[in-house]
Amino acid sequence: MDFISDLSGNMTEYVCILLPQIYHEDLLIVEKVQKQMRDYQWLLLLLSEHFSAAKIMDYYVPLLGAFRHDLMVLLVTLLACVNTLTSLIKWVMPANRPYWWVHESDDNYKIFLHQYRGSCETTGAFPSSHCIAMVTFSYVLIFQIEWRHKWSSTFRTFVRVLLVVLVSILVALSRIYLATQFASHCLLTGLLLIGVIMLYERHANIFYSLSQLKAVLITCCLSLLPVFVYFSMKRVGLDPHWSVRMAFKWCIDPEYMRHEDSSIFILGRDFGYLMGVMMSMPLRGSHERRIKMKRFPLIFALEILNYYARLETPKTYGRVAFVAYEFLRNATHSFTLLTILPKITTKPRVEYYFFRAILPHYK
Ligand SMILES: O=P(O)(O)OC[C@H]1O[C@@H](O)[C@H](O)[C@@H](O)[C@@H]1O
Repeated sequence: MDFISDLSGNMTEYVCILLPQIYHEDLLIVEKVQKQMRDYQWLLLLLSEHFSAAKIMDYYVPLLGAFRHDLMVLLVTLLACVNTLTSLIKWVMPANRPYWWVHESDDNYKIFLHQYRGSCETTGAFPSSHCIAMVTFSYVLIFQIEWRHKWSSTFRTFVRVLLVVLVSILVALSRIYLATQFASHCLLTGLLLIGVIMLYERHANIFYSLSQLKAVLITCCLSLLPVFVYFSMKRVGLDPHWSVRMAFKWCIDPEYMRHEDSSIFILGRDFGYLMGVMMSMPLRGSHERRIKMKRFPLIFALEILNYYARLETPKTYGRVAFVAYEFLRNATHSFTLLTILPKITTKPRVEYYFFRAILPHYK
């Protein structure tokens, strides 16, 4: 009992005293970044606009998959996991964005933050979806693509880490410049991502060996969590769509707000993408297949179809239809990339299956 009251006391102290202090410092950072990086505005706006989680999943990963099947498998699975985790945390955690907090806080800040078209986000702030998706994407590219260079392996690793850190700083600066993220949120997002990637690398073999039934069941159980949180929030009198309300209240022009970026929509999107991955299980050894034909035209046609399917998202038939459609579209998308496409375009390495048959531990 003592422990619980201590914990709730510490939490109250954190939320009421420490958090506003941290956010105050953070707001000063946003103001400074907006003033000092004005000359690079074009680059920072471009990064946020063209490297969102949705664009990475819908454009860049399939494009890469046209040439490297192994990288596509790794990216689709890893992005499915990190994006779903991000949407879940966003749904549970009521973290403010700088351009909301500057008005909502009781402190009368004399701070002015600029807003741009891309500032009108409708999800909670933490963790930053852009940082998670973009850093995961660049991490896989930078670490998996081989270099024919005579550098020592330690120096090569150092350069790779440096490149990932550079990308992370750029994306974080872009989010801060738009007043959508606090620096502290970006930092915590980075730490969270490091933890998730380490966990993923350690348990990737178990994950890729999951049977389809087990994997689908795990996803179904996980998807109950947001439903549980929704009803719990309602029960204690909180609004599950609080972030949309905030965006409506403080966005310079509500026309800038996008339906497809609301918390409930990205939950449908990311759980759908994850479901497609889980339906493709077990994935172990799937990247060992040899491509037997050029895949670019096929992937291009698939992505055009996906693009038009996204434009047709039903926005006027209520939330259920909207989320269900997005769930199905994304499940079909990742399932096609991981299961249907390889069936059409690759043939298994005969020698691989031969050696696996006689040597069970052959990799
Ligand atoms: O969390 P961030 O980086 O501010 O991004 C906000 C939103 O940006 C959108 O563009 C993404 O599609 C969403 O997934 C994301 O939630």
